Order: sequence, then structure tokens, then C-alpha cells
Amino acid sequence: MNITTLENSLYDLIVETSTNLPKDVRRAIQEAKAQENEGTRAAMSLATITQNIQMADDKVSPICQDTGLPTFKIKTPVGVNQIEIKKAIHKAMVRATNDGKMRPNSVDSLTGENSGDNLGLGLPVVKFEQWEKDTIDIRLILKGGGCENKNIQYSLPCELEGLGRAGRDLDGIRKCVMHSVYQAQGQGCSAGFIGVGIGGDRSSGYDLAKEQLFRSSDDVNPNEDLHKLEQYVMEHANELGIGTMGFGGETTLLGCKVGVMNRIPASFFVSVAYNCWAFRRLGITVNADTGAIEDWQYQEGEKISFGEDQKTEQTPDEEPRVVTLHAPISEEQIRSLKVGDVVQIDGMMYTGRDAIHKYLSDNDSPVDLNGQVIYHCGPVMLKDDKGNWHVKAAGPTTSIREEPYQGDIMKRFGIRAVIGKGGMGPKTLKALEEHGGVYLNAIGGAAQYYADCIQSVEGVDLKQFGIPEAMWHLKVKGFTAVVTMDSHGNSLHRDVDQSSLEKLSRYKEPVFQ
Ligand SMILES: O=C(O)C[C@H](O)C(=O)O
Ligand code: SF4
Repeated sequence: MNITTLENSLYDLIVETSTNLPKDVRRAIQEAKAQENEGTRAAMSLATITQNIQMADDKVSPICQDTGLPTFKIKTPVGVNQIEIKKAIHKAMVRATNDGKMRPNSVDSLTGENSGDNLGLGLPVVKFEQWEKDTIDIRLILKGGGCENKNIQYSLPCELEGLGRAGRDLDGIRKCVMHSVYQAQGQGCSAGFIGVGIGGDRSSGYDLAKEQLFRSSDDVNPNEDLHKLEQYVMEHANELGIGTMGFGGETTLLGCKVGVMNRIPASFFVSVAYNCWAFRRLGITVNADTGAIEDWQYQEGEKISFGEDQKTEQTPDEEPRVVTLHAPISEEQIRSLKVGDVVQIDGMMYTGRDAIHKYLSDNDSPVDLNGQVIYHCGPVMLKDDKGNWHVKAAGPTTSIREEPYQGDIMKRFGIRAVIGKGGMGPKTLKALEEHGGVYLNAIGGAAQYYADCIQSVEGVDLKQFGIPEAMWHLKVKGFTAVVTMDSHGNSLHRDVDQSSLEKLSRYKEPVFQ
């Protein structure tokens, strides 16, 4: 096989997967959009999402800044050298990272050091299998961290909030799957897709769940019971009212695929792999002699382009208040904001995620954060020949991970606004009230949309934490986000969680006997 050709094929696969959302996923998102009422937060969020998908397509740039944990599933004819394929994957991955198509995402779990090239112990994940055909089938999924953190595994029998006992039968499985959608709330960038694995042990169960994510979104499950379960979940999970980004709305789930395998008598696992709307998985058929691409997978049907018509009209009575903020922001300005207001930020903001929050809890800040805006974001950055940094993708990361630190840090440094996604908990809400702060929800995954608002990179601190974890000083214009937690004790996230839990309890009674 020609190894250079194979490397190029793999490079194309990586770039396409990161930048060009598959057709079946686009169709599911388009359908969701059609379900939402114009002018609602859900409709506006979906408009941002579709605009972002189109921007990523046009610019050949990452749809979401979190390019995930790359997992390759490969089927080879007997006799093909798998070691060579793995080497070619590594080379292609380094190239795609250097070109800003992948964020350097491989972190040493003990030292926290980022390898900078997406390689490292165990990464990328490459799984081989042999088959009888004479072509090579290579599938790739780039599954981000926020949705991965919302994966869940149930060991039956168990007690589920809202749903009561889930027993070792199809109805118990149904309850687990409904619960898995509820517990994700908006944190995995809903509306999402779920892959469910019934049976196996803890590791093979999760593998089976993830395997379902490689099914085409519009296939039909050949197993009658599982087909019924998939349909049931699609219908009723969308009645939970969690909606896009957990803002409430008609569509919470875009796809549900269930697989089954045997188990041992003592164990009964239901494993759920949750994937955000930025469902990046593609596949290629490669000629085993030349290494060239013969075919692309998931290409059935029409490819939807999301053009300019995506902007939704707002009905006047629902039109939110739009407030422009420019740091340093005063306490008075912050206290005037209420949940539901739309904020546009002009001026400076500073990125800070996991490593920075931990650092700031024991150290001084490298910049004066008084009255400033912190953005929970780990961008994709590229340095040009002159040594200047450019933002290639910059959507929000899941804020709840900073819950232990956020309130204290806001108070200590005088931070007035925090931007992220998925919302935060009671500790932060209390701090917002005491100190005069606000939580702003940006649209998760909309990495191109937000990168476009960034006018310049004014500096960077704590770069030793790696590109995604450093503190980037960003000058923005028209950066739009919604107030979802205010300084008066209101939290949209708490309200949606409560109302969706109430709705979940409507599905307590047995359905599949
Ligand atoms: O790591 C990120 O940038 C985001 C992450 O995928 C998340 O959803 O929190
Ligand atoms: S930020 Fe959202 S869209 Fe991006 S990988 Fe994380 S969960 Fe997915």
C-alpha cells in the first residue's frame, strides 16, 4: 500500500469529520428547527447552531472547538498491515492539529501536560477488526468532553429519581434511557443523540453504546423490541421540555439507537453514550492496494446547506431586552440584568477553564479581573509566521465543572460576568446574589460563530497549562449570550431541571410489559 496516499486519505477524513457535519445529522437538526416556535430561545439557539454549521463548512474550520477524543474503528482485509495504518493515523493527526483543524486535546492524566499534537498514551483510540471484504473501512468519531461527561451507566435493578424502580426487563431499560436524557439537561449541548448498549459488562456495555453512534441516524432497528423502544424514547424524551442548550423547547433528543448483547447472570447494565448536536462521525472506504479513498460513508440523501434564511423572526411581545456590556462592568449594571435578557459584549474578556480556576483559587491573577468577564472556553489557536495568535474556534465549555471554585473566585477578584454553557449550581447562584454577578449562557458548540466575534488576541497568560487551558485575552465585538442566572436568585437551569423532572415522572407507569 502507498503509505503517503493513505496518510492523505486519513487527513481528509479527520478534516471532514471535524469541519463538515454529516448529512443525517444536518437533517435531524433541520427537523428540530422546524418544530420550534419562532422567536423562542430554542429557535434562536438553533439558528445560531445552523449558522455555525454553515460557517464551519465554508471556512473548513472546526464545528466545535472541542475536537474530542478521536476514535477510529477500522475493518481490514486479512493480511493488511495494521501497524502501518496506525502510523499513518498518527502522522495525519499531527498534520491536522498543526493546521488548526483539531485542537491539541491529548493531556497527560498525571502531570496535566498537553502533548500539543493529539498523540499520547492510548490516544488516538484505534480499534481494528478483520473482515472478508477486500477494502478497508475506516470510521472516525470526534466525541467532545462535555457530552462524554454526560454518559451514564445503570446497573439494574435500580431506583431512579422521578421514575421509581427500574427492573431487569424492557420496561426497566425504558426508564433508564428516559432518565439518561433528563440527567444530561443542557450540559452535553442538547439537543443530542444517544447510543444505548444493553448487557455486557461495564466496559463492553459502553463500547456497545458508542457503537450505536456509528449507525446512520435514519436507519431502522432490525430488532422489533428495540425499534419500538427507540421510537418510544424519541417521542417522549422530546416531551421533557429541556430543549436546545437546556433553554426549554420542543426538541431535546435528535436520535436514539439501541443495541443489545448478552450479559452474565449477576450483571444487568444499561449504558448510554450521549452525543451533542455537534455529532461528528464519518467514514471512508479505502482501496487496500493504493490507500486512496474509494467512497465516503453517511452520504445517503440530500445535504442541507444552512444559508442566510436561518435567522428566525421574533414576535414583538417575546422580543428580549438586548443590553450591551463593556468591561469594566459596574455592580449596578449587573444588578439591572434579569434572566432572559440578551447581552452583547464589546471589549475585553478572559478565558478561564479548569486549570485556571484551580490556579486562581490558590494564586493571584496575572491580570486585574475587577469588573471583568471570564469566558469558560478552551479555543483552537494558531500562531502565524510573525508570532501572532489567531482564534480558529472558540465556543463555551461546560461551566458546572467550575462550580466548586466559581463563587469564591468571582468575589475575590471582583469578576462581574461569567460566560459558559449548561449553567451552574446553587453555590454560584448564591455568590452572584451576594456579590452582584451574572451568568451568561452562550451556545455550546457554536465555535465558528463566536470566533467570528473575536477581533484580536491581546495576550495570553499561563500558557504552560496548554492551549485550551491558558488564559487568553480576547477583544470581542457583539459577542452575544443570554442571562440564565442573575443576581436576584433566578436560574433558568434550576427551573428547567425542576420542570423536566416533573415531566419525567409522567413516564413512571409500565409501558413494555
Ligand atoms: O472542551 C471544550 O471546549 C468543551 C467541552 O466539550 C464541553 O462540552 O464542555
Ligand atoms: S462544547 Fe458542546 S458541542 Fe462541543 S464537544 Fe462539548 S458537548 Fe459537544
